[in-house]
Amino acid sequence: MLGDEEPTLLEFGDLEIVSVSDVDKGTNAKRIARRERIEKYRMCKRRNEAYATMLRMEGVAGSADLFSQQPSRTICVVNIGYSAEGLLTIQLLESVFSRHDGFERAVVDTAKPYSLVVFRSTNEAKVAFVEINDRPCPEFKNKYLLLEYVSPSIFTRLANGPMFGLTEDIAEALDESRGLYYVAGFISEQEEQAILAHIRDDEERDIATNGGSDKWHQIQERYVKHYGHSFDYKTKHVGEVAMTASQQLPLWSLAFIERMSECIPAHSMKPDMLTIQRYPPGAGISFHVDSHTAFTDTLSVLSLGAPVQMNFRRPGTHKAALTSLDLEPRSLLLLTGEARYAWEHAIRIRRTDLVDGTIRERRERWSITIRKVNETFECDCKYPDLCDNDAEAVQRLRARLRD
Ligand SMILES: O=C(O)CCC(=O)C(=O)O
Ligand SMILES: [Fe+2]
Repeated sequence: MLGDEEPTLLEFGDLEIVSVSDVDKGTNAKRIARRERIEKYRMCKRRNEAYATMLRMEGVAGSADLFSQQPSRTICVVNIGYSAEGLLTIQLLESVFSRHDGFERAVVDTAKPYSLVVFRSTNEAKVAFVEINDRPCPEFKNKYLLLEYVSPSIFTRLANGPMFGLTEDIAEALDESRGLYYVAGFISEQEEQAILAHIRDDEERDIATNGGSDKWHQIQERYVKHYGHSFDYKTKHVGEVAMTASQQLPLWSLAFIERMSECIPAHSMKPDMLTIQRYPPGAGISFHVDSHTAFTDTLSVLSLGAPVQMNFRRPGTHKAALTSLDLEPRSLLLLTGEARYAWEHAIRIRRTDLVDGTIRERRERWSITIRKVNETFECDCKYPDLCDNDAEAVQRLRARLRD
């Protein structure tokens, strides 16, 4: 049989003699090579995503519409934007690029995932470009910075977007006439401390009874606990768990809920859901509208701990019509009508906020959101852009409600 044939000497000579440790090395080498391949694949994916995001945001079809093959003194950092380190981004970019002669300035847009850097001359820009492009950058946690040259005219266009220059221009005011109410100092410092102590006690008790994981959920980087009703983060709707005695609103919340309903009588409500969220520094909540069909008109947010900036935008207008509101500790925010139904709100995931021209580092913050569940799961608002009344998932929930 063929397999039984003695190998010829020549064939023996071709075989590698391997020891056991070489075998180990072999498998290790394979493992390392595999890891490297996966890492390369991930990098490639991230790179493509960074380019795709920028092209989409600028509304152009291909990179040739934005980037120039010809070196120029203006450079775009495709994958570094404001959100990662907040306003520190500008200082970090400065420290990366200012090592090179001719660096003039870095420009960061609060609403964009890329930034711009300007050099005195094209030759000086070229030196920095070659040194920095596509290499791990310690200032940005060893992320590979992706650089592209942009022509002066494209630079002017990008740098004159409504959000460049680090001013959060209030393109459209969101105020009481549009249903946003903001009450500074809604509770006193003592009340704030008492509520925080209650929250900590609740958390400790939850952890002591069953590790707390059924009550406290980590969503992005923040920690969330619901009272009254559960919330389904897949459907972005109230969960199916019915209100039970143990799920009633906490006793410590009743006094300020009462005060809340007296505060702006036109928007008083009898809430049946309370959500505590703990935001470690840098954590946030993505742009969203609280489901129209899940909750009634008025949403209230009590802020505790450190201040944070909340951003608002309307669908389709987020480049220009972004407005922000500083949520101070102990303040109450009420979103009703247009502000509740037609605008999205978010707390950007970043480590700093720009407030009155100064950089403020984020610290730990808590919020208590108070809502009333909409018993019919129906919404007949006049703001269809963000309305989920006709969403399939909501129709299914409504059908289940009727059964
Ligand atoms: O934590 C906040 O301040 C806002 C929370 C929020 O928007 C939400 O839970 O829907
Ligand atoms: Fe919300």
